[in-house]
Parts: sequence; C-alpha cells; structure tokens
Amino acid sequence: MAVFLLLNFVGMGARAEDGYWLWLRYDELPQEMRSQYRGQLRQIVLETEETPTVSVAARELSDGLSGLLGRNVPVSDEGARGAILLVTGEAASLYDLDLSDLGEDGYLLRTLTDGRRKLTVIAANEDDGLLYGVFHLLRLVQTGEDISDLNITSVPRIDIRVLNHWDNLDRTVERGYAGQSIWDWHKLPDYIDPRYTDYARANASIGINGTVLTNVNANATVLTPPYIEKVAAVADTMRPYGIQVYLTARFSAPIEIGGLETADPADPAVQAWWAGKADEIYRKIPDFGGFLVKADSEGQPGPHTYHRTHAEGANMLADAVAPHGGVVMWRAFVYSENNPVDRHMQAYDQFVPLDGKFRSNVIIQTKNGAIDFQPREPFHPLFGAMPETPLGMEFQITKEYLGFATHLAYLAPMWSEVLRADTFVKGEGSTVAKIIDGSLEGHEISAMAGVSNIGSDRNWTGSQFDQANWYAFGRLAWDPAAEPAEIAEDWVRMTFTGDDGAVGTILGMMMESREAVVNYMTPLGLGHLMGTGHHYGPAPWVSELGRPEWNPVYYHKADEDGIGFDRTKSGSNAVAQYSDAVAAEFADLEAVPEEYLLWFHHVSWDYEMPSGRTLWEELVHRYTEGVRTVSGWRGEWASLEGRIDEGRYRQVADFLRVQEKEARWWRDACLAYFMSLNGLDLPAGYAPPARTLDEYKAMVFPSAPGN
Ligand SMILES: CO[C@H]1[C@H](O)[C@@H](O)[C@H](O)O[C@@H]1C(=O)O
Repeated sequence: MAVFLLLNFVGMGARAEDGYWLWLRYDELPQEMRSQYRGQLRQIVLETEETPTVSVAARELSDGLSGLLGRNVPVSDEGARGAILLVTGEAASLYDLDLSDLGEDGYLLRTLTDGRRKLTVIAANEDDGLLYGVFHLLRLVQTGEDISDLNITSVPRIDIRVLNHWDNLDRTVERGYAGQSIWDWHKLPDYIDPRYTDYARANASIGINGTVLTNVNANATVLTPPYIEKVAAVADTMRPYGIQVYLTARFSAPIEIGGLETADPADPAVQAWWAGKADEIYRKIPDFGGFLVKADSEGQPGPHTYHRTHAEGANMLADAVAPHGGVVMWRAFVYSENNPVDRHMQAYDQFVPLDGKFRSNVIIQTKNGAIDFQPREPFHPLFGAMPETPLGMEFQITKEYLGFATHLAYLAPMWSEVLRADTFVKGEGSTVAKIIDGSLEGHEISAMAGVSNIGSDRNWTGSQFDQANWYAFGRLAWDPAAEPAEIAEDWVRMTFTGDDGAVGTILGMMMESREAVVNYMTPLGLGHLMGTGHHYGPAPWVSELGRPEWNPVYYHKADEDGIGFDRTKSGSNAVAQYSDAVAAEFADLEAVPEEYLLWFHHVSWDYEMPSGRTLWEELVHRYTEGVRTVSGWRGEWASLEGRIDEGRYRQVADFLRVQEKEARWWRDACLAYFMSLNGLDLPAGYAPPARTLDEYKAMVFPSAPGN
C-alpha cells in the first residue's frame, strides 16, 4: 500500500495532476525542444549584489532551467560559455547596455557574443526588474521559443499592478469560488504557509507587484496591532518577490477600534488617528503600499455621513500615508445611496465634480464598466471624464457573473476590449489604456487592479482554466496592448502541453469562450439577468426586491413590445456622460455596436437587425449559438484524452458538462420568460425550452459559495 501510494505520488506527480504548480511547471521538455538550449543555458552568473530578490531570482532560474532541461543549471562564479548573466546597474556598462529607459521594473534580455562565448544577459536597473527578466527567459524556454539571438526590452506601462483579495478575516472569500482564503490569520504570524511563497512566485512571474489582502467590504480589525503583526509577516514573505502589501481601510475604523466618537475626515482627532495608524503600520512594514477604500457604497461607511465628499475622505487617508510614500486607491464603485433613475450614471455624477480635488497620491479605482462586471459592458464613462485625476482600472478576475469556477470563460478578450475602447476625449486614439497608464493626461501614477480568484483549492482558482485569467490579468497590467490570444497561447504551452495540435484546440476554445458566455447569458447588450444575491444562473423575472436596481427587470425592461434600457435622451440620457463622438454613436440606433444595442436602447421585438432577423429571432439565435459553442467544446476536449494528464483532463471534461447543462438552462429559462412577455413563438428550427417558465422560476439554485 505504502509503495503504491509513493509511486502514485511520484509517478504521476502532484505537479501534473492537480494544477498546483500553475504555469510554473518546470517539467522536462521533450528532447527536440531541449536540444536547442543545450549550448546556451549552462550556468548562471551573478554580476550584481546578492540581495534577497537576486537570490530568489537566481534560484528560480536555476530550478526552472534544471527542470526544463533535465540537467543541473547551477549558479556559478565563472562566466564560461553558455552563461546567463544577471546584471544590474554599473555592471551593465561592461556590456555596453543602455538601461536608461527601463525604469525600476523594466529589463533587457540580450544575446551577446564575446569572442567564442555566447552569453545570455538579463539586465535591469533594479532587482525587481531582474526577477521579471528571469521569468521572461523561463517563459521563452517553457514555450519552446528560439533564444539564440535575443533582443528584448520590456517595461511595464502601469506602475501599480495589484490583486484585490475580497478575503474576510474568517477566511471566507466574497465572490470567491476556490475555497477558503489563503490568508490563514489564525496561524499568522508564527506559521508562514509555504503557499505564500508560491503565490508570490506566481505573481512575480506575471509582473504583479502588489496585493491588497483584505475585502473592500472591510473589517477594521485588520488595523489592530495583532493583525498588523500578521500582515507584516505576509509582507516579509512577499518582499523578495517585489510585491507590496496593501490593506483595505474601513472608514469608520477610528470609531470601531480607535475609541473616537466620529470618523469625520475634517476632525483633527480623526486625521491624527489615521496618521498615527499609518506610522504604526510603516514601522512594521516599511514598504507598505497603502490603502484601498470602498466608501459610501452598499452600506460601507464613508465621508457622506459627515456631509464630506469622497475627495475629503480620500485626502485625509492620502495625507496619512504620504510621508511614507503610500497611495490611496479610492473606489468609484458607489451606488445605492439613493434610488437611481439609472445606476449607470451614479459614479460619474458623484466623482466628476471632484476632479482636481484629490491629493496626488490618490487613484480613483474604477470598474471597467458602469454597472458591475457583467459579461459585457461598454467602458465606464468616468474614463476620460476626470482628466486631472489618475484613474485606475478594476477588473474582476473571479467570475462572479460568468459562471463561477465551472464555466470556461477566458477573460482577457473582455478586458482588452475595454482597454482598447476609444473614449475620443482628446480625439481619436484616446483609448482607455492611455487613460489608465497616465499617458493621455500626463499622470505620475497608474494602477490596474484585479479582483482575485485565488483560494486554498489545490488548483488555486477553482478550475484549471481560471488560472489563465489570473495569468492574463498580470500580463495585461504589464502591457495593456498585449494580445489576448498570445497570452493564452503562452499560458497553454506552459500549463498544459507544447503539442501544437493540442495547443490549437485549447486556444480555440479559450478564444471563443467569453463570447459564448455573453451569448448564453446576456446577448446583444443585456446585463444583470442573474439570480439575485448569489448571481448564479438565470432569473430575469425577479421584480419584487426592495430597491429597483436589485431586480433584473430593472436592467432589461422587457415588456410586450420590446426589450432594453433606453439610455438615450428619451430615457436616462446616460449616453451624455460619454464624449460627443461616443455619445453620438451609442445614442444612434443605427450606429450603436450590436453588442451594446440593448444596453442603450429599448427596441421592439420586431426590429430588423443587420442580419435580416428580427430582434427576437436574433436573441433566440444568440442564445442558441452560446449553447452550441459549449457543446462543441466537449467534443474538442474529448479529442485531447491521453494527450494531457488524466487528472486535469477529467476535471475539465466534467466542468464542460456542467457548463453545457447550465448554458442550456440560461438559454431556456431566459427564452421562456421573454416568450411569456412577447407572446412570440420560436423561429423555425430552434428547440423550445425544455421546461415551463414556472418550473424555471421554481428551480432551487445550487447553494452558491462566495456571497
Ligand atoms: C465587494 O462587494 C462587491 C459585491 O460582492 C459584488 O456583488 C459587486 O460586484 O460589487 C461589490 C463591490 O465591488 O464592492
């Protein structure tokens, strides 16, 4: 028995079976791939001071290459043939390398020929840059790229590339579908889970340089002395990997843990309390990043209680961390203080008047769209509307609205769509990416945040494919112009296999996946039809909840005649929050991109679409297409049996079965509901819903984690 278990473990390898090692799988490459690297990657030579970061970089490179090449690639003193040199600062001049444009995090990868020696050089100004360069070289080898004549310069476009954990101190994770929080507060600071190091490695490998450990629906306890000790222990583990730790600041903390009677940002005692708290944190964590704040939204405390603005609230915290070089990421996700005509308009209405009033170390962290991480939303109208304020991007990596852990939905195409969207605020080419990287308006700081999908499941993210979303977030934060398909291909090769046929199959599925989800959940610009509260499964009929915007009917506004939210002049006029050029396009029924049609217009069921179908027929078609796409993947995935390891093959196959079942559920329940309003039949050739509307309404949702 013992022998069997041992063989089982060693033979199949935890690495291969459960996804724990993410994309950092340094399994031996196939012979034909290995041979090309043989001469060039023999040993690692440090031409830099050996700091903790340099040590972890050298160890990663040595371990990685040794695994991939199936022979020891040691750190050595001597730069013989086939050396990889890690070079910082002064030493770069020996090799005639110009590091002047690399900033703190950028790096060069170069192949140099020195007499008969061929050298691979990784050079950077700072150790963190070196670490990023090491991971890039590893990636090239993992994906079988030719490295014989390297000439790569890479500099991140965004300064603060940060994960937001919506993790509570009791280890539940809001909107988390991958098990408990990895932050084990109970055992910290004395026990440092080895996972923290693997977490740091994974993040560093994709350029992430910050992590907010706690939920934006914040608990002030994390700011008390015992917790600061715990956070410091996590920060110590992250530091060698170039990752700064941040915390969420509960606005009422001065009352809850400080013994004050108010949290009014204009009160000197409150200001002094926060300044003292910041000093206390920085004494333990000298490189603490700063605070992330959700205020005056969904019941969170904030400055409005004291008739102060978001700017006054943010500035107070900004002043507290400024002497230490910290920042405040103040979220623009505010709603539900008043019953809105259009929730879409609230953040803009509250924040645009405050443009220019924030301290220079405040970033307004804005979700990609104005509502809430739907499968598709037009870009948030705040982008471009606050030229004097740095706006950070907030994407949601965890799939709250896209099928939790089981559904395959590769999100980079969705994020990229928003980053590439043109706001036209300074004429053509004023993309969202240029606003958040600070280049359009000349800002000093820039940030991109991703709401983490990480938990304590062995595979970290709840499914194999959800790892790709974590991976892609990092790559896009580094370079918002990166191609989603290229990112995905790197990920597939590193994570699953280098077999070109299999790579093509998996990549094809990934690249179709986001659109498939849009089709079977919310096609043509629909949004928020999900079950209320947990946000799982379809519930477009819900109408009785206490506030209008809690109900799906508020978002689709379907009736006998038509469907969609009129955000033009005849409706809420939310379009007016965009620049003139964009507003004109969105407001025009003929010009609005089809994918945003029902987001901006209420359209009659018989409206003729560009395809020649009526709107109703087009909706049916899209819902059906979504299901068909997912069904197709099941066959494609089955063709990979035996070509990737059994454990991961099975899990994905099972999850695709779930996704197909649920895609049908979405299609059928939504169509049954819309038919009950419009009285129309399905066009010929389309299967009717499998059950009656009442049956869908009565369906018990599987108990949903994470809300
Ligand atoms: C953390 O709260 C979340 C809430 O769970 C979620 O349903 C919604 O997406 O957004 C909120 C927010 O972004 O603050």
